[in-house]
Amino acid sequence: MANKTFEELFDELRHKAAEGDPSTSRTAELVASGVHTIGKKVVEEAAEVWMAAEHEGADRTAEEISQLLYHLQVMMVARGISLDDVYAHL
Ligand SMILES: N=c1c2ncn([C@@H]3O[C@H](COP(=O)(O)OP(=O)(O)OP(=O)(O)O)[C@@H](O)[C@H]3O)c2ncn1[C@@H]1O[C@H](COP(=O)(O)O)[C@@H](O)[C@H]1O
Repeated sequence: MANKTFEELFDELRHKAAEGDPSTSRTAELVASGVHTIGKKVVEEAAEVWMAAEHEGADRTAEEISQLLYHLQVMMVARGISLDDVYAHL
């Protein structure tokens, strides 16, 4: 059972970026740090997905994928990219 959908998480992250406190919200902290820092996290998490897929089980891989998706959504929020902007390319 999902804790939240992709769309629900995105709505939450947009709210956190706009109103969250960087001292308590990871999202607000990351958005304040800028796209260079967020981009490095995206690459790091993508590598962790790759390593988990090659060397660990499905559960660990799914966990790493969730972290990659989170950081991709943070990048979208930081760049003002909506879900529809992305869906238009799927
Ligand atoms: N889904 C996530 C989520 N996934 C991953 N992460 C962050 O990504 C980190 C995982 O990356 P790492 O394994 O590299 O952990 P780390 O080494 O401690 O991270 P760094 O300090 O090196 O960046 C976690 O420690 C979190 O900081 C997330 N942070 C927040 N959320 C959700 O986002 C929403 C808003 O959260 P806040 O902005 O923190 O209120 C809430 O629903 C949260 O559950």
